Amino acid sequence: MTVKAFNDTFLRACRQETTDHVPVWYMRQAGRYQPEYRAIRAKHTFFEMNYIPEVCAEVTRLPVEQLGVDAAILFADIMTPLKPIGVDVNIESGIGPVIANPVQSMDDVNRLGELDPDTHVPYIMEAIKILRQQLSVPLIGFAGAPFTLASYIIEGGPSKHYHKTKAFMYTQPQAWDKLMEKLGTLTINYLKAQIAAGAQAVQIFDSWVGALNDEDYRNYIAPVMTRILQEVKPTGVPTIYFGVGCGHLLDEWNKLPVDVLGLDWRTTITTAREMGITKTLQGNLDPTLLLAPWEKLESKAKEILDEGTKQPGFIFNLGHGVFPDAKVETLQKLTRFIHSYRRDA
Ligand SMILES: Cc1c2[nH]c(c1CCC(=O)O)Cc1[nH]c(c(CCC(=O)O)c1C)Cc1[nH]c(c(CCC(=O)O)c1C)Cc1[nH]c(c(C)c1CCC(=O)O)C2
Repeated sequence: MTVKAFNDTFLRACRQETTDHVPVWYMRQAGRYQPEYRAIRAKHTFFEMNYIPEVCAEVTRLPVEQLGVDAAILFADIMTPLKPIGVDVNIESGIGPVIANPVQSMDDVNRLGELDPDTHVPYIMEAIKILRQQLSVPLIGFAGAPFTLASYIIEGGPSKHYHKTKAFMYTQPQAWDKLMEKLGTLTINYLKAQIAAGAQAVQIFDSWVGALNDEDYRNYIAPVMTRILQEVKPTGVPTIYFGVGCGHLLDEWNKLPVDVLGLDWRTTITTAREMGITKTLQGNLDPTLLLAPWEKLESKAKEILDEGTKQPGFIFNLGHGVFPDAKVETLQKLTRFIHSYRRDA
């Protein structure tokens, strides 16, 4: 077996160093759009795929080998570390996480346990160690952010307006603070354990925090996010923070001790730069464009590349996860296009 040279382009971009091509990976790059994924998933529940480290590693590697992307992201879910602390969660196909015992009161918050990653999720650490032996691209570990995790455990599942979550935040502020403190500690312990096991970057998914305005973000969320990021910083591993529809929060995000901000398609890279964001940016192709004619997809991808490469520190990604009806061939072609892109002088 020949050993491939390690491709550190993604890590260089996180650190705002120059790169010889634009690095790319895709959120939800392992998933149902892949026939191989569907075949494995047919034999296991979602969490079984997590519990068996060899399966978890195989599914993580699949898009790296199939698409040729510049980073792998650990195959797990943001809900994975919540199961062992007493959240009765299942991943239902086509729906997402569904929780049988939603949190409604301070008593419910007090009942949530503490995560001890090495005893509660040893299979995740094992999968990371296996992957580090096998991969020739960096491995991204990840966690859900406290607001986004809270939105699932309070609503009991996916939600449109997060009104139970926000009502909890406004009407039970002490219970909310306690919940943020507990989920913050869980996120810190979980990320540090993934880094100790070998994760080379970490992404914190705050997918649904865009439901808050900037004032509420500042008061209710910025303190716990700052605490998490400050705790992870001494590891030296790059941190990425991502949310959907968060353009109005970018000023707040820019103050966080984070290395990379992940944007969706509603905010252009140019707008973010004009707002004074100097951190590395990651994004931001609308995943729906994967279903559009190639010419349309290509011209939008080129526009994003032109904007992103005006300064070092850009990682190509989608603005949200790959949908199950995307085609493997489209993602392969897009990846080749991004890798062959060279900025006009
Ligand atoms: C909000 C959120 C969740 N999970 C995640 C987020 C944050 C990112 C985002 O906003 O999309 C994060 C996540 N979920 C999954 C990954 C794996 C790594 C990767 O990106 O390839 C990651 C990083 C696998 C998964 N997580 C899930 C799947 C599909 C599960 C299946 O096979 O049935 C996968 C591959 C399930 C899940 N889990 C969740 C949702 C909304 C869904 C999708 C519902 C659906 O489309 O069926 C919660």
